[in-house]
Amino acid sequence: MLSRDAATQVSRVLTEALPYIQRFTGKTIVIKYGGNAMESDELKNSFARDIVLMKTVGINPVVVHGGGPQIGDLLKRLNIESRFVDGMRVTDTQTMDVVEMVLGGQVNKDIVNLINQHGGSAIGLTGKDAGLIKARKLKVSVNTQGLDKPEIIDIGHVGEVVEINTRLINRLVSDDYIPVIAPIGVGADGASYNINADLVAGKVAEALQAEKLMLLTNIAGLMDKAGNVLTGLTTAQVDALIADGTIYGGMLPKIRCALDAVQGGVSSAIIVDGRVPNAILLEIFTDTGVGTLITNNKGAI
Ligand SMILES: Nc1ncnc2c1ncn2[C@@H]1O[C@H](COP(=O)(O)OP(=O)(O)O)[C@@H](O)[C@H]1O
Ligand SMILES: CC(=O)N[C@@H](CCC(=O)OP(=O)(O)O)C(=O)O
Repeated sequence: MLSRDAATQVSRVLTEALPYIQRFTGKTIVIKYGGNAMESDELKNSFARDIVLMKTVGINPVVVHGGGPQIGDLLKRLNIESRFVDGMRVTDTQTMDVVEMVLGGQVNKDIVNLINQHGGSAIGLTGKDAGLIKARKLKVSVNTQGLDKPEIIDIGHVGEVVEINTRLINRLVSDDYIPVIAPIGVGADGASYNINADLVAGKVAEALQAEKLMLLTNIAGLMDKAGNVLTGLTTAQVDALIADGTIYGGMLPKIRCALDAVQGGVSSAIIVDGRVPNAILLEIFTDTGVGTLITNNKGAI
């Protein structure tokens, strides 16, 4: 039997959760599950349980996953070098094959299996399934020293999202499935594109007009140079942090997609520390939100 203290604590947590359950029931929440947040079996199980719990109380989770470190591991074993520009992997044909194998095969099926083991009904998809993620080649411009205007560089089979097939996602969701999406896009000619998972999650959230976009990563949130977690930033403040180098690497696509999503109609985006067990539940169902919250001017929670 629970002690009186423990019982008080449990009832406080459940009571605190009620308004959030009422608020989010029937709403869509897109969760980006970063490869860096898949640190241990314990965390992966906690993630899967949180997703199933969300679905059980009537919220519609749509998962978009990454797998950067997992792609890196296989490339290393195959002695294929990898480099990044603006947080995006330069992807030649050989690398594209590995990306498609790791994301569409290993990581996607691992997550689907975990969710299903915890009692959910997850379905794994890549952007090729029913043309879920239509894409085109991404043009990247960089500022090179000595040149007076930005230079367009070729980073291979890296794509940007043209269109998301929301009909397929909505159909799966209304049939109570949990879509688990790998960030591989398909071109008009059938070509595969490697797309940063944050960017796909942002576009999926926008296309579905989701209530929330959650970006699970391996850091407490967006930080300033002194390591303080920043929240409630405006676009101009974010631009300044990019210009002075405070935001770099993998945080660049993350913050850009979060801003784009809220400007495109998603009520709020949040960068969450996926290393905290039950990070998703804590973020959705308690008053103590964690991480960096990005909202539009209309204001959200
Ligand atoms: N200002 C910043 N605040 C926090 N993290 C930052 C910042 N700038 C760069 N980063 C880096 O971005 C990383 C998160 O991006 P990434 O490694 O791509 O994660 P994920 O695989 O979860 O998408 C952090 O671990 C950190 O190294
Ligand atoms: C173009 C590009 O960079 N694609 C990413 C796709 C995976 C990803 O985004 O994984 P995380 O979310 O775990 O970083 C890559 O190749 O690593």
